[in-house]
Amino acid sequence: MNAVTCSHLTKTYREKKAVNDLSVSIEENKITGIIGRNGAGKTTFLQIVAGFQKPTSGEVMVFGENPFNSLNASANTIFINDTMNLPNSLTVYEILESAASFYPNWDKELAERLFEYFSFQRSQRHDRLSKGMRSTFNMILGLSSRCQLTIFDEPTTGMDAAVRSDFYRALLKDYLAHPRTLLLSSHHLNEIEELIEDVFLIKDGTGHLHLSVSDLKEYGVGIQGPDEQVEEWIEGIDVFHKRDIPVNKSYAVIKREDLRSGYEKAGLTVSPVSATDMSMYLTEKRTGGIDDVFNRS
Ligand SMILES: Nc1ncnc2c1ncn2[C@@H]1O[C@H](COP(=O)(O)OP(=O)(O)OP(=O)(O)O)[C@@H](O)[C@H]1O
Repeated sequence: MNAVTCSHLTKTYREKKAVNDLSVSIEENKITGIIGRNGAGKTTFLQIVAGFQKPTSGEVMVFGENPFNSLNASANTIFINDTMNLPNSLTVYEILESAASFYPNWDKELAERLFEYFSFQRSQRHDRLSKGMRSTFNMILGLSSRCQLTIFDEPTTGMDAAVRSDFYRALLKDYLAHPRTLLLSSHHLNEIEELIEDVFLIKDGTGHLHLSVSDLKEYGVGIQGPDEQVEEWIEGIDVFHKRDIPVNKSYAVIKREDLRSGYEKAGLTVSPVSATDMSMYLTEKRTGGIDDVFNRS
């Protein structure tokens, strides 16, 4: 069954289409990575799914229901990001206590253990926490709520490497014990690649590709060789990335299915492209990346 179904979702802010005709179906009880560059529309998309924003047009269904202004959806969905508005007048412990009364599946024991493990003090105020501590606290809320739909929007902002690694480990352990639908957004796939099953790539507000991590690993190949041979070889096919390499050579990334036989004879070598690199190339605005700035021809 699908946890989330969106069809032709568009969200316009003045003339800017933050989400643009996006359609996707996300299976329940899976961890899906939402990957896109800065400004791609990840947060806007996730806010619509969480019921915080109303789309300008299109339809969104979460567990068969429109999440906007739905009490049932908000009790079964948690949206975690670093701009969460939590009451300043409450201490972190009081926030946990009020979350316990709101979320039906709240795990008090897990919340308290994580609270202690990450050395929070009951009297600390949320708005006085450092950036990394705030993300860590928000993560405790996200995990302990055990919501059917748990959304982490760039959850590791400000966390140091050790806390990040603890977070991902805690997330995986808790998910395995209590499977639920987890959406995890990030700019980079490498951080979450080991954790997620599916990837949804967003580019310019639009769903670009939705596939399993294992399929993404097989999606592209890199071909490398003398400039002229590479140019000849890629003519007429989709090129996701291309760069010059010394001396007078080029590297291009194409779809694996577009690779024709006979490349060795043409003096080309072929190499795999990691899922992380492939996701980066697929969400890049230009095939040459930053090199385009320096290529003035
Ligand atoms: N409230 C708003 N008013 C006007 N424009 C907005 C608003 N929220 C988002 N946008 C614009 O919509 C686009 C998508 O923004 P969004 O925050 O959804 O992207 P994102 O993929 O989450 O970006 P990042 O990775 O940088 O956080 C951006 O161009 C942004 O400037």
